[in-house]
Amino acid sequence: HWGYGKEDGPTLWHRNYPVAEGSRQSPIDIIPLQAVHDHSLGPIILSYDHCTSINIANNGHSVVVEFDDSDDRSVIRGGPLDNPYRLKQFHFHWGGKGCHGSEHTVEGMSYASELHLVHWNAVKYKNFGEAATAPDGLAVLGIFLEAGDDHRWLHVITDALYMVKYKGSLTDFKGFNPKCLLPSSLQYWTYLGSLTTPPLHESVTWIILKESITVSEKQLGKFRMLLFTGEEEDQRMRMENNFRPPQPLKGRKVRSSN
Ligand SMILES: NS(=O)(=O)c1ccc(-n2ccn(-c3ccc(F)cc3F)c2=O)cc1
Ligand SMILES: [Zn+2]
Repeated sequence: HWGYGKEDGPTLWHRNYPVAEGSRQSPIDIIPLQAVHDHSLGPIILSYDHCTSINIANNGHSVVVEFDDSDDRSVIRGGPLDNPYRLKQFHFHWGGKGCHGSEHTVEGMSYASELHLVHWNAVKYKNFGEAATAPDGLAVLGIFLEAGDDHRWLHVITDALYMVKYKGSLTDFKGFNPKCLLPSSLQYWTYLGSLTTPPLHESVTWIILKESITVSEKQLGKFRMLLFTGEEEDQRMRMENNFRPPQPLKGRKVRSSN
């Protein structure tokens, strides 16, 4: 199976997932001065007020909060998107102690962590699985996390992590609205890319916010107490550095909102 170690990490994923060497892989290094200012790009609109979080889980690669996506109660629209996309889940990528862990980088600079809010095009596709393999099937909103002061609301998540320490663990997680994790500005970069872990489907319209949010080292440390390994495994492996490095741009254009 795939992972982030020497024996199963990102440089080896192409063996079982040849699309890893495709023409629209993610993440990428974003160079702001090379991004095209596209004045036709409107603002992104997040309608999360009636979102319904269901559970929080450790899937052996990250910690994931799942949402009820049976109707259009929580969607992202506008910006580069032609349809509203339904919120399905969000999860994080992070580094080890003191080193960085974002997936996208900005002029070679990486952040401490990166939050991904995963949405799917329920107008054109009948379920997430179908959307996940379509070129316009998914929209992922990426938010950089920078180390600094405590984040007022991230506590709600980090205080629940002890309940999903082991791979395969899951627990109720109701009433969480991710709009409390947004920075003040929704200015963004956008480009066409892929899932950043296997199956690496080239189905994602990426929307990366320019403004990061600030979280404390203490809060980041709680992510690192999660384990890649299950309760029954005797080799405990701390969940950290679960990020794929930037991939070749291969001629793609990154556009910038005004
Ligand atoms: N890091 S990210 O680019 O946001 C990212 C990376 C991988 C996934 N991912 C992994 C498996 N799946 C998945 C789950 C169910 C399904 F039917 C199809 C999938 F591709 C998925 O969406 C979802 C999001
Ligand atoms: Zn991700």
